Amino acid sequence: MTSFDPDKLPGAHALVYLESRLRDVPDFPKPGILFKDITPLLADPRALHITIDLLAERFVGERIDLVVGIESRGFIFGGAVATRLNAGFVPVRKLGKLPWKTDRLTYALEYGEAELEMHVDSIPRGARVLIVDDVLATGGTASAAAELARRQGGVVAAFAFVVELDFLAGRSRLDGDDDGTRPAVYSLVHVGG
Ligand SMILES: O=P(O)(O)OC[C@H]1O[C@H](OP(=O)(O)OP(=O)(O)O)[C@H](O)[C@@H]1O
Ligand SMILES: Nc1ncnc2[nH]cnc12
Repeated sequence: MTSFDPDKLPGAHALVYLESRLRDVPDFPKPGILFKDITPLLADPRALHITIDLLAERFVGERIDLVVGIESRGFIFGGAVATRLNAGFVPVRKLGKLPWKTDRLTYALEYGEAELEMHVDSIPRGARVLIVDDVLATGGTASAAAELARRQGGVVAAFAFVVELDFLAGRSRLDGDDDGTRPAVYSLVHVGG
C-alpha cells in the first residue's frame, strides 16, 4: 500500500493535497451554491500546518503590522498567520458581536447579504494590514473588510485566502487604495476558471 506524505512533496503537490482535503457540498446554504467545506482540512493536522505555513511564508518580510481576520472562518487562519508574522490580530465581526464602538458596512456575498463591524480604534494610521479569510468567492466580504480598514487609515498591503473560486472573479473587486496602493491577492487553492 502506498501512503501519502505531503512533507516529502514539493509545493505544487502540497497544494493538490490541500485541495483533496476540501469537501464539496452541493446546494448549501442555498440551491445552486457549491459550498467548499474546509472542515476536513482543519481536522487534518498536516493539511492545517501546511496551510498556515504557506499563507504566512508568502508575507514574511512584507512588514505586516496587523492581520485582519473575518468572522468566522477567517479567524481560524488569521490568528495563526498573525503569530507567524509577529503581527497583531484585528477581528472583523458580524453585526452585534463587538463590545466597543464600531464602524460598520453592509455587504453582499455569494449567498446573501450581511453587515460587518470593526472596532473604531483597531488600526493605527499607516499600519500595514493583511486581510485573511478562508474563501474568496464574489469578493464582497473581503472588500468590505478592506474598506473598514482603510477608513481608519490602514494600508491594505495584501489579501490571503485558502481557496479562491476563480469563476466568480472576486479578485477583480479587491482593487487598490486611493493612494495608488495595489494589494497583492494570494490564494492557495484555485477552483474553476
Ligand atoms: O467572497 P464572498 O462572496 O463575500 O464570500 C466569502 C465569504 O463567505 C464566507 O463567509 P460567511 O459569511 O458564510 O461566514 P462564516 O465564515 O461565518 O461561515 C467565507 O468565509 C467568506 O468570508
Ligand atoms: N461556495 C462557497 N463555499 C464556501 N464558502 C463560501 N463563501 C462564499 N461562497 C462560498
